Amino acid sequence: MTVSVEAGVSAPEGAGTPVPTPAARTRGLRKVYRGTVAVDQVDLDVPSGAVLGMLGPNGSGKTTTIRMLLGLVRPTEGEVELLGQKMPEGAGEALPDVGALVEGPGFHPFLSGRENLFRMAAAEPRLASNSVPSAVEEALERVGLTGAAHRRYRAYSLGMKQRLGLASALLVPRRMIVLDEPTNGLDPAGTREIRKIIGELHAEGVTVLVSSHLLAEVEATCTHVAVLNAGSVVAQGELSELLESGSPGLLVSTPDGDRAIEVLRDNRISARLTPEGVRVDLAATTAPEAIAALVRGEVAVHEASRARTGLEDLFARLTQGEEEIEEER
Ligand SMILES: Nc1ncnc2c1ncn2[C@@H]1O[C@H](COP(=O)(O)OP(=O)(O)OP(=O)(O)O)[C@@H](O)[C@H]1O
Repeated sequence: MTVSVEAGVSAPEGAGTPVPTPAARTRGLRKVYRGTVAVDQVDLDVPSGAVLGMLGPNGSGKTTTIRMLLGLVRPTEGEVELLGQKMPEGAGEALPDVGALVEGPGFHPFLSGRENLFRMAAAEPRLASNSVPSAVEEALERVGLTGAAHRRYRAYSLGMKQRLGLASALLVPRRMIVLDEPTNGLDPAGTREIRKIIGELHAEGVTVLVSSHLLAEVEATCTHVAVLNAGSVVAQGELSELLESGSPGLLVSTPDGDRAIEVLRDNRISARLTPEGVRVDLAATTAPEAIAALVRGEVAVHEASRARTGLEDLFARLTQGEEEIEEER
């Protein structure tokens, strides 16, 4: 299943409205690793100024796509444009404007967090040498690492390593920030801080591309979403529009959810158990029909209400395997 919603930051409608150039775009992107198709036919659009959440199950190709966007991996086929530059050829032009937190950022294990940042800052082409100390301290402060900045990188927890990676991405003002699973290893307070930093970057007009498996995180922070499954983009566009594109549903509260699912399936009505109750898919039936089937099947219905299509729901529909869909029929 593929859902697509016109990608692009909201702009007033009308003749002559310029279409903003995307901060990043890929066309027909494909990566094959010794027989494993990691990414296949990916056409991704990251609108300028958007916070785009890249969602997908493990192994769906998020990291590989990000690595190709940054010119770290050469595509088997397809095209990549980053800030208007063809990648990887235009890396020298584009990358100084892009801060990235990706796996293995190349920190030295025996240097402290602060010393590592000094090394990174010295290699920043857009940072004058007399501005390095203040840039390092500001970045440490922003990610809440000032207190641990003197400790060796080797002794850092996963969460502290993530913070240091983020600090290196924030050393200089950027046009775009790319974060691969930034909340990986962070505690709830750290996760909230990342959310706050993403919000601040968005307010400053910076484009943010963030990969995550945390749906609630994406729903709270992103303006746009791209859902990957098995190496392909199965949905992308504005978050609000994608959520509206979901099929209508009915949420039924009952003490016997399993029995309700059984009865509905016997009546060829698609439904599944959620923490909130039984979610009935109303794409091919109506609410009165579903409720009547439950009552006929002697299932106690305590309450029935219109189900809000959350990102979790959309994600489940887009990424569940064909076999599961078959089973549901
Ligand atoms: N260097 C590599 N060599 C061989 N196969 C690879 C390599 N990198 C990725 N793959 C494979 O490509 C597929 C996509 O991996 P990728 O890491 O891009 O997915 P992901 O969505 O980022 O997953 P996760 O959420 O687990 O990080 C997987 O099947 C993975 O095993």
